[in-house]
Amino acid sequence: VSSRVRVAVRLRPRNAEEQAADADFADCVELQPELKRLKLRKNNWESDTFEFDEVLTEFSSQKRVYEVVAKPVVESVLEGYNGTVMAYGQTGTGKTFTLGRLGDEDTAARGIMVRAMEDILADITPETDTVSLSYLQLYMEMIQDLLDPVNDNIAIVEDPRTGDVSLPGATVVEVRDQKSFMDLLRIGEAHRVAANTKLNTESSRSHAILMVNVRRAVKGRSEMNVSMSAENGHSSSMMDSLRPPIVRKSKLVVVDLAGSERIDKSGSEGHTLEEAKSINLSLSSLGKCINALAESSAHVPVRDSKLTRLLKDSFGG
Ligand SMILES: Nc1ncnc2c1ncn2[C@@H]1O[C@H](COP(=O)(O)OP(=O)(O)OP(=O)(O)O)[C@@H](O)[C@H]1O
Repeated sequence: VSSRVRVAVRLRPRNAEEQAADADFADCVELQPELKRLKLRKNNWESDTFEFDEVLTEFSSQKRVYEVVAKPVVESVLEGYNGTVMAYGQTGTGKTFTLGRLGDEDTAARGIMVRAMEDILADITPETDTVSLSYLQLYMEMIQDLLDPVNDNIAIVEDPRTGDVSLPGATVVEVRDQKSFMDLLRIGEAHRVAANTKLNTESSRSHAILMVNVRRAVKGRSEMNVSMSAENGHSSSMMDSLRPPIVRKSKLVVVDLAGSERIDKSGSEGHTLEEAKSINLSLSSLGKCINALAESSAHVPVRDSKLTRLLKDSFGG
């Protein structure tokens, strides 16, 4: 992976309502994809310019978005690294469209999750490698299992030795083919809708987290094994047959973040205020971690929220 954090911006097409109401939009927002810039015009004289690793216009296809945003991450996961893809933006900006579309009726519409799994399943060796997943939602600092929603207070466990983060309480399902993966996504999405109806919240007030674990048998001898066989004086072919296969574990995490809209503090009270505080907590601590990673800082402050604790070993590397 060339750099630890890459940021792309995607502009979705305006819907009919926006086209009617907001005719000045094009005067305010200008994408400069060749320069990888986005310009926000404040008035006739002033504008702010933001630089991105990728600028995707309203004409960018789902395929192109996958290729520039997620494919490099998926490839590094297949090579044994952990990686994360996150979508951030206000409600209605296209996070779920970009990540979660199944593309049942039109394969060109497939989102990042579906395309990522296709690439993973195409690359692994089914006889020796396994792919499994958990699907969760994080709401008000509680982790709920979207594959078994009664399980709604899952603990995050960190291995003190390896630093690996795991959720022993979450359902883990092995994925053997694309169809079973799509079924799991559908089940998770249905549970997400049902759970949020029960809590009387919009789905966009929670973070949805898909964790894909890849375990691959490593071919060939590692350096450690070569020196081991030399020390013992055994022939390496004999050692090969006695030695258990080396398994390399890696993880792809795809996060559909809660809507980033600012909640009017004066108008929010009780439950809504608590909810807003918890979303702000996780998004602001996520922001701090991303800044620390982007600056290659030695200290990444993951402790502040469940979201960042959960992502600790998935920030790349
Ligand atoms: N690139 C796009 N091309 C065409 N339509 C899009 C695009 N992106 C989003 N849309 C449409 O815009 C609407 C809002 O998108 P979506 O539901 O993905 O937003 P969201 O950011 O996930 O919102 P929420 O936070 O409420 O879940 C949907 O109707 C979706 O189909």
